[in-house]
Amino acid sequence: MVSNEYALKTNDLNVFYGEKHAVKQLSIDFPSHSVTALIGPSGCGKSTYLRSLNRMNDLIEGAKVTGEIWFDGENVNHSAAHVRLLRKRIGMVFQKPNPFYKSIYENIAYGPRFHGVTNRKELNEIVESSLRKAALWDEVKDRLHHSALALSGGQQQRLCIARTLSLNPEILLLDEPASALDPISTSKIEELIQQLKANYTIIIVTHNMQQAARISDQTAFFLMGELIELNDTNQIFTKPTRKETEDYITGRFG
Ligand SMILES: Nc1ncnc2c1ncn2[C@@H]1O[C@H](COP(=O)(O)OP(=O)(O)OP(=O)(O)O)[C@@H](O)[C@H]1O
Repeated sequence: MVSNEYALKTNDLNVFYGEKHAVKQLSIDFPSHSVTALIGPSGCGKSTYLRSLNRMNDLIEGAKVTGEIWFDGENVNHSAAHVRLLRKRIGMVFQKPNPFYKSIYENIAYGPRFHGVTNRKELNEIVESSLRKAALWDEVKDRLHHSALALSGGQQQRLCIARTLSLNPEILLLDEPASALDPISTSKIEELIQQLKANYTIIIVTHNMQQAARISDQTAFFLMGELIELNDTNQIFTKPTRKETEDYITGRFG
């Protein structure tokens, strides 16, 4: 059973795609209000593991997830779990900004409306507060009813973060959220993650070692579906205990 200091925890989590064993016996605790970076070479299972945390792998045909995912006192990896509610409480942002073909306002209002908020004033408040939390309000407040697709890539990604925040999640899963962005937009996303940590627990997949070192509290190094090392980020980047970790972070392989 997950202790209160952990927002989320997996025990012996496995993911299979048909015969392929993509994630192997992963046990990780995610402390509340912390940022955890998942790092490792391409194909080592980072995204697969991340997607299993809010049951997104259910949407992939042939994927099977075994083991435990503890969230709010419950193992949510079973068929009777309320998956729609789970995905509201554990939100996800993808690598490529994917705003809806709608206005900025509608991108944010869509989710809350879907979950039953119909009052216009309440929706207006949610739109404003979500955009503020995603550090986008000042840039878009005068064009809320313009198309979201007219925003820059970096703004679109913050809009996608705002869209996730509009559902009031507890955990944010970020799959390489800045890898498609220029350095200025990337640093805005990094600043934002640092701010959001006060209110959310954040798990981020990144290929950028400097980014992992800058923004995360703990880092998990994956290799071929296994967890090789999990430790304080500082420790991982200054004194890793496993040779494989050191080789990876110093660029000797991967
Ligand atoms: N939908 C799928 N069907 C079958 N195999 C898959 C599927 N998605 C991923 N895989 C395989 O599972 C393994 C882990 O992939 P995953 O995308 O999780 O790795 P990753 O560490 O996130 O890689 P990257 O850093 O390149 O995004 C890989 O061998 C990949 O080919």
